[in-house]
Amino acid sequence: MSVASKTLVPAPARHPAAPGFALTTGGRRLIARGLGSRVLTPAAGGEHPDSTFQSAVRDAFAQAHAAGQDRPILVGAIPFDLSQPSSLYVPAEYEWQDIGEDTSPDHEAPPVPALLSQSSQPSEADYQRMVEQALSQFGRSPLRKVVLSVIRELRFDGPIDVDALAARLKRLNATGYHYRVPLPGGGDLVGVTPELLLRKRGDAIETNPLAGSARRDPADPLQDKAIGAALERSKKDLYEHRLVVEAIGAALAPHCRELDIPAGPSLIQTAKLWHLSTRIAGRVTDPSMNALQLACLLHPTPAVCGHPRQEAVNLLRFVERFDRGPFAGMVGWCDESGDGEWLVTLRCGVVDRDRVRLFAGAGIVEGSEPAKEWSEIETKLSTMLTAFGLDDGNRPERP
Ligand SMILES: C=C(O[C@@H]1C=C(C(=O)O)C=C[C@H]1O)C(=O)O
Repeated sequence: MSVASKTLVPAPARHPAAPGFALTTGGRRLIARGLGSRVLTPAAGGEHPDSTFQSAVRDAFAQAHAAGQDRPILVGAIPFDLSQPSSLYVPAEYEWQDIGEDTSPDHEAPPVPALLSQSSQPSEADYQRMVEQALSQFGRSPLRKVVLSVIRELRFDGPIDVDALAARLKRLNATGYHYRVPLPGGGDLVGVTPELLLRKRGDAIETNPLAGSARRDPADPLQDKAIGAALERSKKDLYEHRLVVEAIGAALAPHCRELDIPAGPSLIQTAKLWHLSTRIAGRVTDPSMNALQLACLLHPTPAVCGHPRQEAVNLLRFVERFDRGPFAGMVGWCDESGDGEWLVTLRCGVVDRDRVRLFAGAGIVEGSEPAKEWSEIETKLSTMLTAFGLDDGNRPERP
């Protein structure tokens, strides 16, 4: 394999090599191996430099130096619920590869084991009832948006090969941030997300919220384009998107000396979906504010939770009967200088031998229709299902 920008930090022989972390971003792939110090401290309050979480991060970097690493980074995932333990660690070694120069052959893909069972929580009928419940709140409470999600549990007749799954996702999804995180409790988080929560380099920051979605029809390019154009004009989706952008702008503005928020969204596409997207760029007033502080400040955005945040959390506690775990949290890396990238953990699954949990959510606002929101959930799940050879076969709606 030819490696362009390689930063190989020697492994302190303290821990056996752990299965790896990988993240594809901006034409490069970060690959980390071996386990240095873990950060399991919940990230709640992580926007404050003197929080328990930020001090645990500083401790982990200090331990890495003590073990002989001179440029340690922190990688991993933070769950949706910041009061739950983080899944972060300083890898013993890491390298950045230029994707264009990756000449390694695609992983020899063994066949996916046979599917034994598949179940959704909530069921389609219950999900649609949840949407009705959310809709009934909009007129008579401050709630304006809530993201309702679904967990789909799959059981196979043998263990899932995570390398092969990641390789199939790579083949099926030319765009997006591909990621893979070994979880401290066992199993791997695997996915390909289109959404950037926060990137920081020096004092420059970027975020790219998405909200408003439509299922693509790539087999029929004219139809596919028409679906995208209809999404761009959809009042309901533009409203759903605007709520996210306004909340992010309000959270960032007090910390930025420059903030550029485009007047309206543009369209982006994944292999399965069109999304409304806004690229926001800025410069922080205090350059010592690190990427994780800023990511914790933004999380959870209304793209994955709702608006206003507390009203949405209250409703979610009441109607969402499962633990989102890492889904709709953040995944990424950062270094000691405060630079880093945190992506929104979407289009993902947790793979634990023969068991897989997939997740997807959809933003509900005034004007949402229960049946359409369920079909959006199925489309979002199909990113992962296709990589298991299990697509739902839904046809896109005609705009
Ligand atoms: C919650 C998900 O996606 C989020 C919700 C979107 C929407 O409701 O339109 C679009 C992109 C993401 O911000 C998911 O993929 O599961």
